[in-house]
Amino acid sequence: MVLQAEEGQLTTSSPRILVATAVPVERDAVARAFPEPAAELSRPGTVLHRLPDGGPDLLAAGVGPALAAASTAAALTAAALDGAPYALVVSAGIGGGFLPDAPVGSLVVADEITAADLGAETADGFLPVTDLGFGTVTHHPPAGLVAAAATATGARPGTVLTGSTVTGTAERAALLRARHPRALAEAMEGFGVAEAAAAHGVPVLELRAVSNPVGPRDRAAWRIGEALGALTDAFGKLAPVLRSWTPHDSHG
Ligand SMILES: O=C(O)c1cccc(C(=O)CC[C@H]2O[C@@H](n3cnc4c(=O)[nH]cnc43)[C@H](O)[C@@H]2O)c1
Repeated sequence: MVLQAEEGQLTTSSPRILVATAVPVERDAVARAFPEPAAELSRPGTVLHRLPDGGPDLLAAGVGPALAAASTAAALTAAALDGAPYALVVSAGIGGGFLPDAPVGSLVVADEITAADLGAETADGFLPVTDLGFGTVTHHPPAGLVAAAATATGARPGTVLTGSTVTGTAERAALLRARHPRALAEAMEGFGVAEAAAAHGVPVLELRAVSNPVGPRDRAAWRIGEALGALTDAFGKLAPVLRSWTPHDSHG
């Protein structure tokens, strides 16, 4: 809860939260966790679905880190210019899970959001962009919020990787796990959403419902309906956590 001075009175209100999914079916799965329908709201460069009664704004931000970053940044800027900035951004959706730790239908909450393919290949292997002297490859969601989200939803905390390419072979899956032993899931947007949030000084959370194992490509085997159902259930449990979360918990 946040205390706000309103016409001389102290009132309580929930922090404003933006939930960024990749595609509209993921956004709608999140929306189904809330009792009232969302209202569509156009902003420059983006379209939001606003839930009533202090619920989050929902954004289908697009597939991949670049479009997700651009859409999230547009929403963050619009909110700031409206004088009602977001206090938290949540990257959410389906994802690939590393077996055996994150099976299909399970949930993963990121305690690290890591760009898996941002860097350079060399004769001696992959160098992350930080080793080249640039930027960052990992964002850390607030630890207290990660713990609360894990407790409320049953999500397992761990690293969630972001890549521009869905892993399609056992070799690539093993290589990623060797480079990132704490990785539980892989998706395509979290790092982009986190970069946009960081540019605005806003904390980020990432929650993934596992639709498929990370490994050999078998698109027909993706359990998208099951994962979307898990996402809805998770947001039903996460909503009270988000409502009572205060930005002062950022590092707690
Ligand atoms: O076809 C559908 O009905 C459908 C419904 C919801 C989502 C999709 C997508 O294709 C979304 C792609 C989205 O999913 C994430 N994802 C899922 N599995 C993986 C994976 O193994 N590796 C990387 N990303 C994965 C990703 O974030 C994509 O944006 C289709």
